[in-house]
Amino acid sequence: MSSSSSIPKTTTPFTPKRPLSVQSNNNSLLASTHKRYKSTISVESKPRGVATPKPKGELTHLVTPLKNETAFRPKSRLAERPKTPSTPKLDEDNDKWMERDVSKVDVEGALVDASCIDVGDVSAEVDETSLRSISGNAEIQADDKVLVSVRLRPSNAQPAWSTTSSAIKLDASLTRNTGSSSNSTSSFEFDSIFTSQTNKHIYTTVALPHVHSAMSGFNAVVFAYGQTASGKTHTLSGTPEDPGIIPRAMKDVFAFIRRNDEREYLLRCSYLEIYNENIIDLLATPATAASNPVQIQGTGDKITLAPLREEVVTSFKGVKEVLKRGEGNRRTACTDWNDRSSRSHSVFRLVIESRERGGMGSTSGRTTPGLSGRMTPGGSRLQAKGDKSVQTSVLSLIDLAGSEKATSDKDRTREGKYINTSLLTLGTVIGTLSENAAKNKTDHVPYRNSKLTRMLQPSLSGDARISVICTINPDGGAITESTSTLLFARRIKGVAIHAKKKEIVDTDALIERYRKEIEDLKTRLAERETADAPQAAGKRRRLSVQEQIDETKAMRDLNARIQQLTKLILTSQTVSEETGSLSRPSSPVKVDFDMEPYQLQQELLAARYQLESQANQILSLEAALIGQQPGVAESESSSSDLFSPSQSSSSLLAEKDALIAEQAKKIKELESGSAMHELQKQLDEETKKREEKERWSKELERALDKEKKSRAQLEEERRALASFVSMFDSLGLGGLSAPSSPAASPAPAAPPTTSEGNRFPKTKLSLSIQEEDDEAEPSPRAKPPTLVLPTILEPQAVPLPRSPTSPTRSILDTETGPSLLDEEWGYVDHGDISFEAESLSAASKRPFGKKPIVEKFAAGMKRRVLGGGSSKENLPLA
Ligand SMILES: Nc1ncnc2c1ncn2[C@@H]1O[C@H](COP(=O)(O)OP(=O)(O)OP(=O)(O)O)[C@@H](O)[C@H]1O
Repeated sequence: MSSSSSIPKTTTPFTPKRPLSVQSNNNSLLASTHKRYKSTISVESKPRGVATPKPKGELTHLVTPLKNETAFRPKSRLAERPKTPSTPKLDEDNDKWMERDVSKVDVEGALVDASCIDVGDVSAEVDETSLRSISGNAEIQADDKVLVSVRLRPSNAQPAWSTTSSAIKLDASLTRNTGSSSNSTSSFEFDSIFTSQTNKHIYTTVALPHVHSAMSGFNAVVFAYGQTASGKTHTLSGTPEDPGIIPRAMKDVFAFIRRNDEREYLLRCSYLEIYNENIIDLLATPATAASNPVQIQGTGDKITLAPLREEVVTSFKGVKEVLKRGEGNRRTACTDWNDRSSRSHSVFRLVIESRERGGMGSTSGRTTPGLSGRMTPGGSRLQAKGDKSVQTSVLSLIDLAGSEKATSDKDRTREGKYINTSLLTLGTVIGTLSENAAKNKTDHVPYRNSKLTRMLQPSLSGDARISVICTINPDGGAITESTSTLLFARRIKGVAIHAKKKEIVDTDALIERYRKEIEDLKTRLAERETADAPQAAGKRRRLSVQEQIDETKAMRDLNARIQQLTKLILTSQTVSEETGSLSRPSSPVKVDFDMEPYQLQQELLAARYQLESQANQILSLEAALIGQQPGVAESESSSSDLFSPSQSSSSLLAEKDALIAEQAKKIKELESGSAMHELQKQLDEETKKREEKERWSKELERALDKEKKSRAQLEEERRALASFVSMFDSLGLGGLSAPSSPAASPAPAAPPTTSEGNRFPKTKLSLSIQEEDDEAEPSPRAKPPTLVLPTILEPQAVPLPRSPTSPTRSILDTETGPSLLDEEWGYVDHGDISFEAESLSAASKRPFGKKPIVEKFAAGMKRRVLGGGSSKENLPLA
């Protein structure tokens, strides 16, 4: 049987009814709806007034009849309900559509609640009975397995499949022909099988529970899978006469809000398609969408799509506009099988954030930052307010492109290749997931092999409640494709899901909750204690041992819970101070070794105190037990619910041992934590001290080395000078009778040697002589005296202080103190040690009292070198 027999098909594949190219109807659609947009173009949302409180008891049932609902609605509130702020605006001057920055919406002004839902916004068709059962059951619906249904498209031909409400089977006559002889490929069971049912029926059965789950805080996904032209788009979008899942779900969202007047909601829509492995934002203008393809960001389950418009909607009318705009931008084309075949996977997402109404702000004195909305990739987010937490969930409604055979058109073939590849990957991913779930394996799941699976990763990996509608063409010519679809449906049935509610609790709200609980526990504890106190002994005697044990246990539990909550408050406050933003409840920590020693000590004290009080309790219980034993024994025969003495005694001892063991363990943990901190602290201090000492000893070593060097240097100086002076003496210059002219001066025949006969290194020093108290300017023509001298005084590397009177002079100093020369003569320059005859001759002519510095130097030197004594004794010139 030909697949074309039941589907309207183009007479010539190459002459489609509509242009063959991919259609993008955005502009025409927007232009046609321009007039309507103009009426809603005022996008600034008015600050909402305080919602008119409803008389209590008016909504006695969660599900109320939809007719005559206007009675519930405060008219004034409806009149000022927030407008959908996302409508694009037509700039009439340029005739261009202007995009609104939807990320800057005033969140608080765009919230919707029961009082602002128009009657036209709510579904009037949903079956009341099913609604009632679902509304009460949203928490437990479909939370384990994927809900899988099969829908058979109507056909004029004899169907190849026979069906019941939950089973589908290939006709026996066709089983042999197609080779599907195995029962596993010809007979299937699912949650529901639909044949001729309307979209309304299908919505109520397969999507309504998931819409309600999403409204209750769970992520939910509904998608249609099947070969091309099998009815996926018909199921998801439907027709004006029989709307599909998407419009019905959106209507129902508003119906849900209307039925739940306790909460207020922020609704944000996005609409995208995956076309040829590119993600296109269907709500952006085509130019923006083309230049800015949506990227999948993040890893694993935590992915975001950016840049993606998330438009705030406040009414069903707003949703319809968003849907129309998105659908206008979808790529559809005429193919061999479908006049309007979807050439892409399309995803309509609704982000639902809700909060209890009437948040009074934080009671702990701190304010939550940015109550008007936090900026996120998608736009502004609803913030927890006071003690009102925010529930966030996403409802995704997905119309997959259909698998298809190669077509006669080149472009369609290319698109088909992408479509088939991504569907194949989806199949592989689903297969691996179901196998992992069945065999408790953790095999790698190839999410990254296609954009579709990557985008669905968080949902497929178990984070969402999933409903799949597999559509098939029941004709005999499509048995292979239908079997393939049914096998996919069977595989996805095996995927395990474990969706959880997403609740964002404001830290202040959390602390407030804990505080309230502590107060409550303390009151209960006090009540118990006061009830015990007046006639403690008497009353205790009246209580059975078991009752006393229970009482002790209850009080201990109360105490423990108070301590735990106190700790949680501390943790929450720390987290809040560190992050300055929203946080989730932290799990209680038994012993936190990262605590400060002080905190640990406090904990330790508290534990000891608790141990002591429990030991006292145990003692008093024991005493009571001993006192009661005869009575107990007496009543044993008459009262079967009382313990025997041996029983109660042993259980008491066991209880006591358990208590002691528990507390001892805690103390040990605390002590080891505290001791660890103390030890660590001591170790740090010791390390510091040791490092300082090492540094100091190194410095000392260095100083010692220097000292040694300078001593050696001095020793050498001394020797050099001694030999120099003796050389002087041997040359007959001891009397310093100066030659009359430079020419007459004796040329130094050989460099002086040390006493050991070593030669001094040849160093020529050119030195200027300056006199002490010299008033006369030296003759400009006077030749600077020079002398070939052994290097007896090396200039020091260390910069030396300058003479205050003569900045050219430096101190010939060793590092360890004034040099031999300085000690005697004060500041002496290199020039001060010139023994040039000329200078000496001139010096001898100086008037008395102006002793040349050379003479002084020579005398001092001699005196020092030759071993002390008065200068007068040793140096005749002096
Ligand atoms: N249950 C149904 N009742 C009436 N008409 C149907 C039904 N299912 C499908 N059709 C019709 O069959 C045609 C193809 O359906 P539809 O476009 O929904 O298929 P599809 O699976 O989305 O195809 P594709 O993957 O090519 O986009 C449409 O004209 C649609 O109206």
